[in-house]
Amino acid sequence: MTKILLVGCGKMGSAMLVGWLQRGIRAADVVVVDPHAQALPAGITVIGDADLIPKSFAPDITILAVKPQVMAGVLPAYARLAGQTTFLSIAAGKPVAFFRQHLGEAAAIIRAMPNTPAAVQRGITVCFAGGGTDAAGQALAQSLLEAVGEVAWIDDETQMDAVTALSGSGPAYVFLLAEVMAAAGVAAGLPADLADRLARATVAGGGELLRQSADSSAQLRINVTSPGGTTAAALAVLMAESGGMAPLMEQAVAAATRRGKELAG
Ligand SMILES: NC(=O)C1=CN([C@@H]2O[C@H](COP(=O)(O)OP(=O)(O)OC[C@H]3O[C@@H](n4cnc5c(N)ncnc54)[C@H](O)[C@@H]3O)[C@@H](O)[C@H]2O)C=CC1
Ligand SMILES: O=C(O)[C@@H]1CCC=N1
Repeated sequence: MTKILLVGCGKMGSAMLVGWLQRGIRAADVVVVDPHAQALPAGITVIGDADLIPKSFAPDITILAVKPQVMAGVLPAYARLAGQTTFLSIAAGKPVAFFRQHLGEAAAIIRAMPNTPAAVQRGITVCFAGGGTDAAGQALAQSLLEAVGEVAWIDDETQMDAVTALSGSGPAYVFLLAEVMAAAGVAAGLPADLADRLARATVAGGGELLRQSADSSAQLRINVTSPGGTTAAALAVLMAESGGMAPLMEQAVAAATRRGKELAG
């Protein structure tokens, strides 16, 4: 069985871990390194430090899931694994060259960007295979990430900051949409609990329809919009040439892309 070393088990690491366990990966095949891990699923070995990795545990894949800002301090303790494991970083911003610098030129490194719906097997992860990886390491990453959602590979690493801005951060935009829809429902006169329920079910239901339908997102929007009806009145606001959702989203994604570039060093 594939042995997984998960370094950092916060929000994203634990989302993937929960997804793997739900898909039948055995807790005994996972070791978590995290000095502050909280509420881990039963049966998972958790240690606070790389020095405590059991000698008998040889990870096929080592997931680097700590914050980009602390990555440089964390990596040296794992350099000894280079040549024996495939490293898979999920850190925003950090390029493959950064990992080579800290883990050695021989290290096999895949840079990936998942998202938190991985916890319910509805994630999407984009991967870039850096030098040093082989087909077996890439297949291993593919199978592990596929267990928690879709996987796409890119061969141009410079796209990764835009990927991060779109799908890595994207769930937050969707959750914000649910928040502001609920608040707008309250402002329109609904009780808060009903507004929250309607917003949540509508975002989730719309998402599921988008996932299952062969229609484009634009066509699904058109299907809701009766000429001269209520949706058209709302969309005249949301799709206004200035101040509508499109320019605002473009600014948001551009800001996240810029932040990714800043985190590179
Ligand atoms: N949260 C998200 O939606 C996504 C996060 N990411 C990336 O995942 C990484 C982790 O992000 P989050 O899970 O959100 O952060 P987080 O702060 O929730 O988790 C980071 C974890 O790393 C642990 N940690 C700190 N120092 C450590 C060390 N020396 N050894 C082992 N563990 C250590 C912390 O205790 C914490 O549990 C980041 O690089 C981020 O860019 C990528 C995609 C989505
Ligand atoms: O906010 C962040 O920096 C991380 C990367 C993508 C989602 N969360």
